[in-house]
Amino acid sequence: MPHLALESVSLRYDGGAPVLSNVSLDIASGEFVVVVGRSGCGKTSLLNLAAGFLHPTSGRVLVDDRPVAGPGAERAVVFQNDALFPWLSTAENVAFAARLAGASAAERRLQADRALEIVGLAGLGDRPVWQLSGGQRQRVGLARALAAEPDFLLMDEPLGALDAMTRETLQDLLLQTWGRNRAGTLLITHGVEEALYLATQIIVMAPGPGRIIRRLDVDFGRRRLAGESARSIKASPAFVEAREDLLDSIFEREAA
Ligand SMILES: Nc1ncnc2c1ncn2[C@@H]1O[C@H](COP(=O)(O)OP(=O)(O)OP(=O)(O)O)[C@@H](O)[C@H]1O
Repeated sequence: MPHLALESVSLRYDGGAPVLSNVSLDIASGEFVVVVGRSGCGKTSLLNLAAGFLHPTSGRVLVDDRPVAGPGAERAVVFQNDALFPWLSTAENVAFAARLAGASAAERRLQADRALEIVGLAGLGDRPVWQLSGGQRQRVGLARALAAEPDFLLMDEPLGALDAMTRETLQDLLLQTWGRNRAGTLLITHGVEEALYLATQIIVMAPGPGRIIRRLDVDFGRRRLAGESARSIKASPAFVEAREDLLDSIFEREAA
């Protein structure tokens, strides 16, 4: 089973103060790991290490027990700002990696149409991306990540710039997609409810230096996939209690 691991990872930028200290994390297929924590605690740095954009100062990043040398097709990344190419059509944005890999136009189109259907944008492949709404653009970013059928999906605040309603819709999309492809997922979010709703495991980080202060297993996403409504889950006493508990951890408050 594909497996991404950070082993006792520490990071300093250019010899400065440590940004991450002794962080260990495992993401296997079928896991949805969500990282929360105050601004500056190193969440994005952590994701960039997992993506292979950065290298740890000490410790190791491994995929299936092999050290990561850089970015790889088995680890797809989705950013907050969709990072689409405005001069390409929606379909060509989705199939961009296939284009780099030398796939034919017909193959690329097939791949793009399949991924666009998964994210609910079937039929929009020919649209220039500048004609899409913010929510549609984030869906295209997700479709692009899914097109290559990655083993791991690494997402840095992918829904952070969206309005509340679109955000809830896309949370469900992330959950349904994960429920189908079971890609090992790492998501960074500032949304505590989003973390609880999506995660199988929540990692709480604290700054100075960035480190993990808590890990907690949750199953609200699985309840949603089993058919319970989002409203019923989010209004349930267990969810409300978990939210307060998580907020206490993030802000290192004493529980009342
Ligand atoms: N390229 C860089 N060079 C030097 N310092 C950096 C660099 N990138 C981030 N940092 C510093 O590393 C620390 C952690 O930053 P990082 O962006 O990983 O945190 P974060 O938890 O994602 O923050 P936020 O929630 O605000 O996005 C911060 O103090 C930041 O200033």
